Amino acid sequence: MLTVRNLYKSIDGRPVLANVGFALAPGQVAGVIGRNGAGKTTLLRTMAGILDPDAGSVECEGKSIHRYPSVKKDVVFVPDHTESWHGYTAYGSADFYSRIYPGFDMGYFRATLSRFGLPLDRNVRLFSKGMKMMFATTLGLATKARYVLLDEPTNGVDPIAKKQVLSLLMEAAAEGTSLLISSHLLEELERMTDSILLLKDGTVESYTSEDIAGGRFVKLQVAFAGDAPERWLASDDVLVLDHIGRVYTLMLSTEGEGRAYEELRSFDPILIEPLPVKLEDLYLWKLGGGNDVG
Ligand SMILES: Nc1ncnc2c1ncn2[C@@H]1O[C@H](COP(=O)(O)OP(=O)(O)OP(=O)(O)O)[C@@H](O)[C@H]1O
Repeated sequence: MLTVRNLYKSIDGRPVLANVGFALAPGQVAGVIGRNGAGKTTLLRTMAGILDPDAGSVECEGKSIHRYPSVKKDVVFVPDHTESWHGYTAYGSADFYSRIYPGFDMGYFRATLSRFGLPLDRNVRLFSKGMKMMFATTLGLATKARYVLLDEPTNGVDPIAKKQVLSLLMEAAAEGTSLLISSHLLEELERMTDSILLLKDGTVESYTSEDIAGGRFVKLQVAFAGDAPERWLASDDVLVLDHIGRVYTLMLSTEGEGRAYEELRSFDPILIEPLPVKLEDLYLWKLGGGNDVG
């Protein structure tokens, strides 16, 4: 288990992480979502022991990664760029990592690069963006660390390279590697992960797939016969996603014993149809800010 407890981290005097806590179980595939600048990269880098926390701990199988450097072999961070390797060939990078990670699997590294047509002897700097991300992912997985933390692994790569990166990740997960993936590609995360960590105001909320689908809100398509109830639509319990003519796609809080839903029924709408809730809806509900009734 990789356990994060009461983690605090400030950068340049500004709190980025404030009392973050959650656990990543062996074999679990979790996603990290949040707005730009929410602290996703900071969280992953602190979890991997690259950054020191101001307070709190990250423990791998009960041992602090910041106090016991030997624990770092079990947790690897895969950044969203390959700049650290730009003076190296792909093989040179792997050779370097094999001295740091005792379980580094050079056979896997060579076979995977060859499977995707990446040359071992080319300078990483000369790779295309897709090749760089494939290389970075392969290098991270080849460490055979139990916990692999990936920062936007498919950001900026074409659909074919993306499929290749994702299949590598899914193969690793099937073999029991735990993955924590930060991404803005919510549909992709939804397909791959069994839980989601939502980072907001420096803290983390955890959601399982079931929580998202049957969470504390519903998604509805609603049509009103006469004037739309503007005050109700603008209330904190309602988030309008879309509005075409009389038909509204909206999310509705189910808290307060379904008060918002009861109020909706009192308007006698001509249509109330439930829609499936997606991860993007949770994102908008939690992070979307104000209503847009227009
Ligand atoms: N080296 C640094 N120097 C100064 N500020 C930094 C540094 N690294 C991160 N920050 C700040 O810390 C905050 C969190 O940054 P972080 O990169 O962790 O966010 P993020 O959620 O990964 O963002 P994005 O989705 O845009 O990649 C931001 O306000 C960022 O400007």
